[in-house]
Amino acid sequence: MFKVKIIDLSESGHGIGKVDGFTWFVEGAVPGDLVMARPIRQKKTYGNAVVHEILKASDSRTTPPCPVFPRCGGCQIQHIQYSEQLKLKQKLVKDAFQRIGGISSTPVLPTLGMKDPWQYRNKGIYHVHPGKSGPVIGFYQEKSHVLVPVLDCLIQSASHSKILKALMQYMRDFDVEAFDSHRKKGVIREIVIRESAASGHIMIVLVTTTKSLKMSNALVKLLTETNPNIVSIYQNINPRENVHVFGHETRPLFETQSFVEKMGDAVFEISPLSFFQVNTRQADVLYGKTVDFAGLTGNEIVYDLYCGTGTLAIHMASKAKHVYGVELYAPAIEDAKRNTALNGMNNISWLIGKAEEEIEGLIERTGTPDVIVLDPPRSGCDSALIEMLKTISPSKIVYVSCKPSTLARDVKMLSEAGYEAVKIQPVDMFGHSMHVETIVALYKKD
Ligand SMILES: C[S@@+](CC[C@H](N)C(=O)[O-])C[C@H]1O[C@@H](n2cnc3c(N)ncnc32)[C@H](O)[C@@H]1O
Repeated sequence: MFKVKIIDLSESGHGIGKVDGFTWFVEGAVPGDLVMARPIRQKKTYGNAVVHEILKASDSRTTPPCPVFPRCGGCQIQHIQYSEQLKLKQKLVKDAFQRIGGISSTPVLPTLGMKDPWQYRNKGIYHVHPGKSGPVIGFYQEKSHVLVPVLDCLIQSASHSKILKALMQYMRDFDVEAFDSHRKKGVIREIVIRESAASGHIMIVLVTTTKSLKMSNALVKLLTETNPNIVSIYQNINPRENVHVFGHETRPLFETQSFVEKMGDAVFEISPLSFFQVNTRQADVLYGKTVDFAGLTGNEIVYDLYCGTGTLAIHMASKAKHVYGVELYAPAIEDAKRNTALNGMNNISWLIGKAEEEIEGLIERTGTPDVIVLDPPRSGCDSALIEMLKTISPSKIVYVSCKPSTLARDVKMLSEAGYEAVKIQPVDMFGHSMHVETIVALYKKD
């Protein structure tokens, strides 16, 4: 056991302290705490420990309201006041830019936080396991398949709890078993609930191992009586042993109208397996800032590389001459096309393929674009794309990223090629977790 003053927070939400120059990552500790820590592992250059006793609590500590925090893997920093979480995320981005990007001259702006950091998610994915006295529903502990029972998650809509209880009742009443991955038996694996922030409409997807689902009419009746805002219920069949939630086959059990979400002036029809940003209000903030950093006036040719289902491209199209969206995953482009039509847009073109492979042909057709927007996965941009960007040399690049370290790495390469990071804006889309989105405006130096 040792005494340590916590001076920082790690990317995974653990407190960082130093003892005789040796770095300790202390689980459960908050910057500003003085704690007695119990070591659990020691490597050459750092050690891991857990809080044994808080000797003096940091001013930024708060009592986490969720009874399953931190056992459930969803939130890592509920024990830190929200205003302080935003400052810590700003610091995380600043540190990555200094350490990895070698950039300290551009200030990192204060994180744009949520008005209310509770019940902000529009989608919940709950796992269903068999228990001693019936099904158990909840979330997995971090990096494990250990289920923590949760029916009242505080970052999900309050409507979920009754829906989950109704599902448990159906499973008990009709003896429908939860899938047991050890015995490879049982039917129900997951339940996915989406709720539109705009209309309050709810879509449910039940993931099952088999096509047959006992008494599905009774399930529909029970669920729709429980919540009249439910507009659709689907069954997705996933018989495989893999990490993906969804299988290839989806069929409607109940469908009254399309599930539609609104963001700014745009509407988006979301199909059962579609990707859509899980925090609608903050996505609007994120996209609004991206458009702002792109400095659109209505005359620009814009590329949206890694465009997903095209929500950002659709946002930008009303303020640009033409937007070209490039995305690897073909079904996402199907959604993008449907939503382009739904919003009456005729100045967006969609391309299926790898950004690093499609960009050359695209330039031949359009000439050099005015703005290139990048929103890659956590791994960042492919190095081939960065090399292409150096040659194409558009006057503005706006980079949206969910991982500060890969963002800083890529921005460093672009800075070396004559770009200046003029604005760095963190946005909080996932309160109480360590995730942070960042938008960087990179302008070509004269
Ligand atoms: C962070 S998401 C972008 C989401 C989108 N901008 C939005 O806000 O909804 C990254 C997207 O990049 C796609 N992707 C991954 N590698 C790609 C590549 N090499 N070229 C094009 N798209 C890629 C993924 O399928 C995913 O849809």
